[in-house]
Amino acid sequence: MSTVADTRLLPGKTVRARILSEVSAYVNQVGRIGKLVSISIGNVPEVAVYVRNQARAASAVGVPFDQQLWDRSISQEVCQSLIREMNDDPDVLGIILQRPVPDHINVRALQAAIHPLKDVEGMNPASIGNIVYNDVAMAPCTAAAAVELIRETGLTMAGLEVVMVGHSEIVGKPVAMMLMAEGATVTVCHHMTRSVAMHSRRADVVVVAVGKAHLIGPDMIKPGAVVIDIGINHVPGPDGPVVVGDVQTDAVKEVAGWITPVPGGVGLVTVAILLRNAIRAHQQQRAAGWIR
Ligand SMILES: NC(=O)C1=CN([C@@H]2O[C@H](COP(=O)(O)OP(=O)(O)OC[C@H]3O[C@@H](n4cnc5c(N)ncnc54)[C@H](OP(=O)(O)O)[C@@H]3O)[C@@H](O)[C@H]2O)C=CC1
Ligand SMILES: Nc1nc(=O)c2c([nH]1)NC[C@@H]1CN(c3ccc(C(=O)N[C@@H](CCC(=O)O)C(=O)O)cc3)C=[N+]21
Repeated sequence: MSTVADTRLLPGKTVRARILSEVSAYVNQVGRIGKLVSISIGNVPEVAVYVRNQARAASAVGVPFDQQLWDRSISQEVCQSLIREMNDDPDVLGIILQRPVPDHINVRALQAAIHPLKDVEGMNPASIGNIVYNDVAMAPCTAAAAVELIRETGLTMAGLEVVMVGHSEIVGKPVAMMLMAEGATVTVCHHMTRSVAMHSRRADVVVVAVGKAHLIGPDMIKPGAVVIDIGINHVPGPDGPVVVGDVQTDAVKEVAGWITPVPGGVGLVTVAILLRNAIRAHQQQRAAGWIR
């Protein structure tokens, strides 16, 4: 592996550090700030990694973090009433509902129960709807992280040809909307797209959020393009399972101009964006007269 190729890695660490230092300065300036509540329903190992990193980052910037793990047999009604109590609790700054939730829970109804001013992930239908109006202040964290990493390349967003592979409500769709708001030309591919390669080969930027290891190879990328790999997949490695993205990173790195590594890329920035959203929630609550 040459050092020249490594400079093509877009470092999540740098972007994360920049965002967290802004958050930290804000928290220091306001002094006292409410807590960020993370709700996990049932134990999911992938979520546990995310929550651990959230707790670490929150502690580093001085945001109190309350990690709640609800029993997987909890009822929809109880979840909703617990969320309503948090909406009314002045000590709660924001609420994030970790996905996935057990099958008997209606995730959309729970997301709708989170008050928009405490919805730090922007997944309440009212918040996510604002993205259509180009109001992206409280966007889903992973989508915002992908946009932030594209910005890090210094490329001009206006007119950029972007291919988004995957169209989930939490990643693919918001990424597409946010990039359209920046003036990019966005093509969205999904499992029924006849040839993802036909689209991705013409793109200046390819963003991938599918959840299939090795899906994107070097033959699918235009030389010099930006590749943002959001996927998280556990695959067998020589010393046990390892985490890889959806992109064949080593091979694609030889073709791409920039690529985000997994781990060390989008995930790190996602956590920082959550905290940035938390301080935005604080600003909005202040503007609404909820807090002084
Ligand atoms: N780093 C981070 O912060 C985060 C990472 N992730 C990771 O990102 C990945 C995607 O997550 P998420 O969006 O929630 O997943 P979903 O499973 O909700 O969505 C996957 C998307 O990929 C599409 N898809 C499936 N197969 C193909 C294919 N062969 N070609 C093109 N598109 C395809 C699906 O299309 P269709 O619906 O039409 O089947 C769907 O839109 C996962 O690996 C997840 O772990 C997720 C959230 C945060
Ligand atoms: N409502 C909801 N929103 C999410 O955004 C959401 C979710 N639920 N459920 C789980 C997935 C997964 N996810 C991750 C975010 C960051 C890292 C992360 O910090 N990754 C680091 C460290 C990895 C490690 O420590 O092993 C990295 O990629 O370098 C991982 C995973 C967000 N998700």
